[in-house]
Amino acid sequence: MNRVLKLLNQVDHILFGVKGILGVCKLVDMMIRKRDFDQYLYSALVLVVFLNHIDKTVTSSVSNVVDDEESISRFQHYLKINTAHPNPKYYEAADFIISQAKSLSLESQSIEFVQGKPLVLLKWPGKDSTLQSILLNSHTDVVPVEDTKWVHPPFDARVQNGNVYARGSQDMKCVGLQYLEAIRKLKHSGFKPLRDVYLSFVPDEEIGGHDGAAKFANSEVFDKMNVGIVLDEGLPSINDKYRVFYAERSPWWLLIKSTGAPGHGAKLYDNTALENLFKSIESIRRFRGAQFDLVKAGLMAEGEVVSVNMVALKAGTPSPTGFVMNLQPSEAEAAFDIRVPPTADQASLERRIAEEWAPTSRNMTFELGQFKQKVSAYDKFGQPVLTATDESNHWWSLLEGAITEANGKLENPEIFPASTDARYFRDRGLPAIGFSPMANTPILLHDHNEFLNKDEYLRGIEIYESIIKAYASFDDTKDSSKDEL
Ligand SMILES: CSCC[C@H](NC=O)C(=O)O
Ligand SMILES: [Zn+2]
Ligand SMILES: [Zn+2]
Repeated sequence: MNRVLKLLNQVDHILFGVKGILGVCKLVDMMIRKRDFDQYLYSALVLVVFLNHIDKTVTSSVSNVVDDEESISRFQHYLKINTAHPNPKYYEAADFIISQAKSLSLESQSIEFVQGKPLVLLKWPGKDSTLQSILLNSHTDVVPVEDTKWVHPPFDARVQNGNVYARGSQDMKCVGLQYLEAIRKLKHSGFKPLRDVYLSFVPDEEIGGHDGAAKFANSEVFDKMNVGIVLDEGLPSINDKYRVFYAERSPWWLLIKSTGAPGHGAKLYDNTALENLFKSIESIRRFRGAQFDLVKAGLMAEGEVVSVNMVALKAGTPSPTGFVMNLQPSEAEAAFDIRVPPTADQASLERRIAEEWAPTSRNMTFELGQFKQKVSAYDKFGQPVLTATDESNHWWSLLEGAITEANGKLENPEIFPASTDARYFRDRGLPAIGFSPMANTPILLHDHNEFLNKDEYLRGIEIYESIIKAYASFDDTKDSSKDEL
């Protein structure tokens, strides 16, 4: 549709151009030949209309440029608010979001399920509030930075070569503001939603979401919202196809500890704490390698295998110069970030941990307990509940259609390799789709020098405009297949 409009616009410009040039030629011709006054007046009129048209065209394209610049500067404003853990400036972020909501005449409220951690909930009321609503979720917190390793300060949102550098530019302040910018454009175009559209800006996703989305998804406020579909974050893609996620792996954060006989650093003997630990580390690395090989060979997608990464090692006796070098320690520990796909055999992984990675026979213990999160809701057949990505889920079909309509391309849907707040909504039995419209973008979540290109950001707004329009105007009461029943 957009293409057709653009084409018509261009034809219109060309016709006006031709008319204008003809008008000028006629005027010149008449000045030379001194023809009759009527002809002269007509040509002058054509010329005035032509000049007026050019003026309008220039003004409107300039005002579009200004809009884009303003939109980028709002994005920069949000990025400049330091919401990194462990001391996120949640109130500053909440105030900013609420001020944006006011400028758009959206209803807003700030809810503190936990004191000091505001969750901002916005509402764009639809014509029929009895229909299921749409929830556009994003988190306001970001992960910490090692700021000396960045080329630009991570909370300055500086632009270089069209790229906005800031912590949160990909994860996921972009998405939160793109929702709002898309609504701004839809409002300007006169669009009115049929369904209620909600936007939630939640705290604490990066540290587990327990005081944020988890409480929200299980609250009375949420029940009253009658949500039908949730959109949450995804990942960038390095090519021109957007990535989209229908499930996610569960984090199992494993701590293994070993004990052993202490002794002289020069002595070779069995059963030291570090020897015991390293046998486990070797076994874990073999497993990691085998899983990674499946991905490298193209047999499994990243989200379909179990990932294991060692993230910490602790052993040794400290000394003022570092470590005591000639003492073999009696205790050692290692920590692993494990991610488990919803389809994995969890019981067998638990057995592997107990029998191979931390066996009591090697003086080892392990902790998984509070760090082991359940995969997702299970149905009555014991199968994990995933968000359907076929025509059985009309929200999926609408999303696919809306992205295509906006000239975007989609990759095959995937399992998100890490965790997002979407799991709390899926646990409630709701469909939740992970999607961050960032194509042709390196994956820099949690990395140094995280950035997002300005044009890619603006393009994402167009994509959301299309999605929100499709979702908010979807009327299943007019489903023809239902009429036939
Ligand atoms: C399980 S709580 C941590 C959530 C975090 N989310 C995104 O990076 C993650 O590490 O996956
Ligand atoms: Zn995130
Ligand atoms: Zn993150």
